[in-house]
Order: sequence, then C-alpha cells, then structure tokens
Amino acid sequence: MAAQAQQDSAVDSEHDPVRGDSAREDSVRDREIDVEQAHLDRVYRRLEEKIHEAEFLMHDAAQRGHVGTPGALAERDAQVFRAGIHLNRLNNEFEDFLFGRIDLLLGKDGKKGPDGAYTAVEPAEGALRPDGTADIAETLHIGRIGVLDEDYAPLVIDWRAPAAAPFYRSTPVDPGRVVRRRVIRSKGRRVLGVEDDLMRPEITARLDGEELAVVGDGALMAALGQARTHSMRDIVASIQAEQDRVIRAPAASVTYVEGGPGTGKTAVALHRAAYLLYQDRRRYAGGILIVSPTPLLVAYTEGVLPSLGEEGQVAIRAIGSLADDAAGAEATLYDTPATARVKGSSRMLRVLRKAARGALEPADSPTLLRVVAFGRRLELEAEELAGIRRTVLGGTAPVNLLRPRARRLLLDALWEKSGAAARHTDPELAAELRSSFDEDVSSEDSFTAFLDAWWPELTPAAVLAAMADERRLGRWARRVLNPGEVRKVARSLRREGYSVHDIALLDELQAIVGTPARPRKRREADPLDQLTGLEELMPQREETQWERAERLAQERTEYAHVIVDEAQDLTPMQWRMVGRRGRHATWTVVGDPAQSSWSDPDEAAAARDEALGTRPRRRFELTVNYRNPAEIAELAAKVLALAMPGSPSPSAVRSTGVRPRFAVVEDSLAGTVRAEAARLLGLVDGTVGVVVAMDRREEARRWLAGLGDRVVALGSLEAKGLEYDATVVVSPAEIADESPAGLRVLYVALTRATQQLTVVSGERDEPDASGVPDLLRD
Ligand SMILES: Nc1ncnc2c1ncn2[C@@H]1O[C@H](COP(=O)(O)OP(=O)(O)OP(=O)(O)O)[C@@H](O)[C@H]1O
Repeated sequence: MAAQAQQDSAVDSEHDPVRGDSAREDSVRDREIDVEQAHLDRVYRRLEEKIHEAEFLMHDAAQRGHVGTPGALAERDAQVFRAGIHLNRLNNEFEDFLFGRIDLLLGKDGKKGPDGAYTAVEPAEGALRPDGTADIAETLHIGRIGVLDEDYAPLVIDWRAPAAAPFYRSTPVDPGRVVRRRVIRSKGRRVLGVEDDLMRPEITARLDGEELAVVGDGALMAALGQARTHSMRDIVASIQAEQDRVIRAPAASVTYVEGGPGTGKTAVALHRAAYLLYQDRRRYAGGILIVSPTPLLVAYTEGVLPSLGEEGQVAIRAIGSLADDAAGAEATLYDTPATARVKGSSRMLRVLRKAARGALEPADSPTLLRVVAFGRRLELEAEELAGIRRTVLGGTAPVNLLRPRARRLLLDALWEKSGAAARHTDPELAAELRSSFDEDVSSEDSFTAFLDAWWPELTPAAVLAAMADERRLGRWARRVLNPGEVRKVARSLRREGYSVHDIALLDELQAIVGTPARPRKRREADPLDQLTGLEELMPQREETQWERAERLAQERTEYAHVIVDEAQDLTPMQWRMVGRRGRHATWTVVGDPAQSSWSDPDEAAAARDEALGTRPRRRFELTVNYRNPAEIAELAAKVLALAMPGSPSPSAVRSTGVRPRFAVVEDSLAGTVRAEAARLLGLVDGTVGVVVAMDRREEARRWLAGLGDRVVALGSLEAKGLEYDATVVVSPAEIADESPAGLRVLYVALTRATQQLTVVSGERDEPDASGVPDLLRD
C-alpha cells in the first residue's frame, strides 16, 4: 500500500484521467527502464574497453615469448593465465548481467571499501529529516561480476562483495541505509523490466531533486512463477535474508544447514561456493567439491555456477561417481533397499578389511615355491609359505604396500634353506654372497611368477569381485553379517556393473589395499631425437601454469571446501568416502532429515558426525518453501506427519488456488498416467515429471513415449532435489512400501511441483470416492 502511495505521488504531474492509473504506471515504468538501460549501456561500453585491455595483455605476453629467458617465460605464463581467466569471465554471455540496484541514505561515516562503495551499514544522524524527507546519497548497481569505471568508481558491484550484502539483507523491519531495492530484468543488452521493494515506505526520499519512483510488485513472486526447464536457474537477484546469512557465513569448520523441501538448500549451497571463491580465491585454489545424490541432480544444477561467473575451481560430482579418480568406476545400477542398507552400513568396514587380506589367497594360490640358486634346487612348502604370509599380514600397512616385505621374507627363508649363511663367517663376504643370492633368485622367472600369483597386486575391483563368491564372503563376514545379508551382497556383486553403494566400497578398498609406488612415466621419446642425439641437448618443455592448473584439477583427490547436498541420504560408508576428500577442508552440509531415504537416520547421523569429527559447527535453518504452492505443501505435510510425527513443515510462500488432482486407474495404469501427463503438458509451459516406484522406471518411460521432451519419467529415488512445473505421482502406496524409508521417499515425490500435482491411485492405494488415496486422507 505504501509503495502504491509513493508511486502515486511520484507520477501525479502526469495524471491523465482518460488513460487512468495503469497508463500512469506504464509511463513511470518506461521511464525507469530507460534510466537502467542508460546505465547498462555504460556498463557494456566499459566492459568492451576491459576486453580490449585483456586481449592486449594476452598479445603482449605472446610477444614476450620470443625473449626466451626463464624469468620472462614464467612471467609470460602467469600473465597469459591471469588475462585468460579475466577475458573468459568478461566474455561470458551473462543473461541479465546487471540485476539489482539499491538506493541508500548517507552513512554514519564517510569511509569507502575497496570496491569504491561506502562501508557504513546504518544511516548518519541527520540523514532523515524531522519532516520525514531524506536524500539518496549513494546508488549501487549489483551484478554477476564487479566493474569499475575509468576513475575506479563502482559501475557494478559484484553480488558477493560486502557492499552488495544490504541488497539481500535489508528488510522493512531492519532497513539499514537502504530506501529502495530494485531488481532489474534484462536479456542480452536490453533492460526488460524493473521490480521495486521499498524498505522505508514511511519516508519521502529524493534522488537528484526528484522523488524516488516505485515500480512493480517485488521480484521474488515474479521469479517463483516462471516456468521450469531441465536446468536450475540461479537465484542471485532474489536471495532472501535467511538464505543470504548462510551464503555469506564465514567459512567456519562446518556450516550445517537444515530446511524442508524447496527452502533453497541446493541453491544456497551453489551460491555459497561462488561466494567463498570470491572471498578467498587463494585459499580455495585447493578446489571446492559439491557432492550431489544423483547424476540427474548434477546435470540439473551444472549451469548455475557458470552463470555466477565461476567455473573450473568447483567440481560437482554425484556420489556414485565420486571414486572414479581412485578406483576408476562409476555407478550405473541401483541396489534393492535391503542390500543397500547392508552395503552402506559401517559394519562393511570390517568385512572389507578381511576381504582384502583374504583376496590375496585365491583358490588357485600356489602352495609350493621352487627356485634354483647357486646350483641348488630350493623349495618352500605350503606350511612355510603360510607362516610367512601370517608374519607379513601381522603388519597394519595396506596389503599392496606389504608386498616388498613378503618378497624379502621369502628370500630370507630361501637363503636359510640354501645353508650358505653357515658356510661363511666373514660378515662382509656373507653380505656380498647374500646380495648376489638375492639377485640370482629375483631374476628367475619362476620366482617373479610365483610372487605375482602368491601375493598378487590387489585392485579394489578384484577384491569386490572376490566378494561375489558367497562362501568366501561368508567367511570374511563371519559374526558381522548374517547369512541372509551375505547372500544379498554376494548376489548383487555378481551383476555386470557397479551400484551407487559399490562405489563407496571400492573407495574404501582403495584405502585398504593402497596404491603401490610406480616409477614415473617418462615423456615418450621422439625417435628422431634419439637418432640425432637431440633429446640430450634439448631441455624438456616445462608445463605452463595453465596446464599445471588443469592437470592438478584433474588429479585432485582432496579439496579445500566440501559441500554436501542432500546430506541426509549419505550412508556411513559414503560419509567415509566423502570424508577422505576433505580431511583438511572446511565444510558446508545441507540436508533435511525428513527426506532421508536411508532407513536408519540415527546410524547415518553418527557416521556424519564421525566424518566431520570434532570440528565446531555453526547451524542454520531455512524455513520458507519457495517451490511448492501452499495447496501442494499442505498435502505433502500429511505424509510428513506420518513419516516424522511432530516435524514442522516449511511455510509455503505463495498459493496458486489450484488444488492437487486425484485420478484413479480405470482401464490401465499406463493409459491413466499417460492421459494425466498429457493433460498437465497442456496446462503448463515448462516441464512435467512422472514419479513412479523404482521398479516401474523402465515401463513408465514407455508409457510416455511420443509425448515430447518436456515430460520425463523417474524413479522415486531419482526425483531427489529435482523440480518440475507439474508432477504426476503414481501410486503413493507403491512408493511408500518400497523400503523402510518409503514414507520419506513419498514425501520427496510429493514436493517436486512448482504449480500442479496429480496423484494417480491404483487398487493398492485404497482410494475413497473422490480418488484420494488412503495415505493422503486426513
Ligand atoms: N530466494 C529465492 N528466489 C527465487 N527462487 C528461489 C529462492 N530460493 C529458492 N528458490 C527456488 O525454489 C526452488 C527450490 O530450491 P532448491 O531446489 O534449492 O530447494 P531445496 O531446499 O534444495 O529443496 P529439496 O530439499 O526439495 O531438494 C528452486 O526452484 C529455487 O530456484
């Protein structure tokens, strides 16, 4: 109301009784758009100058390449590297590069920060006159990266800079210096619209002698109503105060964030990565890892960081492909909930340790070592060999690293057998003889072949493959897993390919078996160099700084900051895997216990605590649901009350007036679901998601064939973190009965839609006369 009053007074002089209020509003809007367009034009002119500067720097550096002294070359590489990054950032075609503006009162003191903006948060004493008027003393534009004009005055403030914080933090209750906050909507180089919020509606503020105009109904609602695509958008223009507090929280050991569905946890996590890099690029040169539950969610979120001007330093990885740096494996399969529960449990740790040692002794392991040394035939028999193995395995080192010790003890035993030690009392002579004995034996093919078979170099994949043998696994899992559990795990390991849970086992095994030291690979010699002897004369080409940065990013197994999304789903074994990648890192952990698909949340929480150790935690809560309209959130809350009685559900920020629809299967499930999906495709502009029990994934894809790529079918566990304009949830009872965590998985499924939800019920759902399934009735 106050905003409207302001607007009226601002445009009074243009009052036109024929065209009415809306015409007046349009003309104020057009004028304000022109103002912002003029600013954006100035920004782009300045950006073009900066791009020319960066290109010149690159060119200059390339010229310096001809000078050739080592110092000049190193400097050239550094310069090319910096200029390249800068150019890349400037050249990035940002959609709405400039998205915000704040108009501020005079601050308490006249101090300016490094970005050229005044640092004071509160207004100066005399900034507000007793008659309720005030002057705007500073206007700041906020954008995806910062731009200074030729006099180092800020044309655009980077959204992550301290000066931009009031854009997100200021509220009418606690406005600070902000009088008006404006969100600017643009495409390419054209400003399309502005949306204003007044933080101090009670005052009359003037900018350059003119009263401040106010346009629109605020930016948040405009953003939430937009159609969804298959890629997540950034929320940089409409981050809310409670989210901003998480994004900008200092990188304490562990920043722990809980919030219900749609409260922006994933969005906040991604924006936080960009913020941390901006704050301390040097510290986070060690890389930021974002762990996501599924490849679908990785694909959905991948574009957000580049849109914020960040690439390269951040790796977003699905939990099922986290280990491919170490074990070279990626998950393609899902385990049944019961098998997943066993594989994810920390009990597996003991089983894996036993298996790694047991896998050293396959059924065809040799039981006799026979060599010829010093003209004599020497043998070690099964019992002697077993004794040596026991001694070596007494050590705690990874089994692959114990191989040299095993080799040494074999040689010792053979030397003993040879009787040569007793024949030479002179220690020097004896030592010489011993070393030639060792050389003799080691160079014998029969010895190396024996060692390879008797103490094979283990790979994680080989150990896991050995665990597919139910009898052997039963031996290694004695008193840890029951026979039913052993059968399930062994059977699942006999399939072609790995499951998500196998990846954590492989990663653990990598730590257990260890990586044997390998000789460094030499650069491949050019045969021509060898012919001419040139190779000796030419120094090997050094890596450039750029190449080095790329190589390190690829080889990285530990990170400076680890962000875990959907943390409630990590099993104890997965927490161990993630923990190994952030041993010296700071952490941001976001999750919602009510959405956990892990059947024993207490066990998962204990594992999380173990991974995070005693690091102090700073806890935040997000309370507002930005995704679901109130009508859908209300229905989902019924399932939450069954799944986690007493848990509060986040409050929905908007309502659409469209209630969820309940459909009952008539002729066939396929026909009903297809018809409902087609109906929703006609009602929304964006995407439609059809969520089914995991077992039905394949058939559901067939049901939807030919409906186009706006609609997708997904299993309940794959729906995690994703969202669609409309969803069809197929048979709540089937989803809920799928696993011990089924009700929580159903809660996830019901909270994916931004506009419309249809629930399809079969017989098993026991729908009432209106089609409402048993699980969703009051
Ligand atoms: N401040 C905001 N401005 C505009 N949109 C927002 C804002 N915060 C969140 N959203 C939107 O709300 C939706 C939900 O956000 P997000 O996926 O990050 O939530 P979440 O807490 O991770 O949800 P879930 O736990 O269900 O996976 C997204 O479309 C996101 O863009």
